[in-house]
Amino acid sequence: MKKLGLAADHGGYELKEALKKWLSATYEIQDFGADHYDAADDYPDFVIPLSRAVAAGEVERGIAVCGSGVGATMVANRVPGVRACLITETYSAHQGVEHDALNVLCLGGRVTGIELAREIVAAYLRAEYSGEARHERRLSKMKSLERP
Ligand SMILES: O=C(CO)[C@H](O)[C@H](O)[C@H](O)COP(=O)(O)O
Repeated sequence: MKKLGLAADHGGYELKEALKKWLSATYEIQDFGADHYDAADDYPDFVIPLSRAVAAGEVERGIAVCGSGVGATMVANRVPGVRACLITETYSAHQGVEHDALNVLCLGGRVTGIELAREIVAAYLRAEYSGEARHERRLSKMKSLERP
């Protein structure tokens, strides 16, 4: 079973809570907050700890939710070892893992409803990185940009 990390600011809090309730039946979840709705909170305060945990291997994959998913994606990708993307449909949710080793799925809580979010998350979690040579080659070029 995969250990998953979740994080959200106020813009993603409701969707994170709904996903947590749904995913808890199947996965071990580490919730990096927010632990309550606070309209003045800031997504980096939750997404950075989640991203560091993914990069350190403390959780296998992450799901980060803010209002649009844009800020969460930007901040997660600042952490070396994280490959985050804002996802709004199911094809990219699995292809992102299979080809690009996506490890932090970002969602917009003000954009994507719970039913579509569940389908996206299911596609993301079912997928595995293929490790095929062309993807390894591309990933190594991506990783060459990372500073420790
Ligand atoms: O969508 C977001 C970033 O891309 C986050 O949810 C932000 O915090 C968003 O800007 C929140 O907006 P608010 O007007 O402060 O609620």
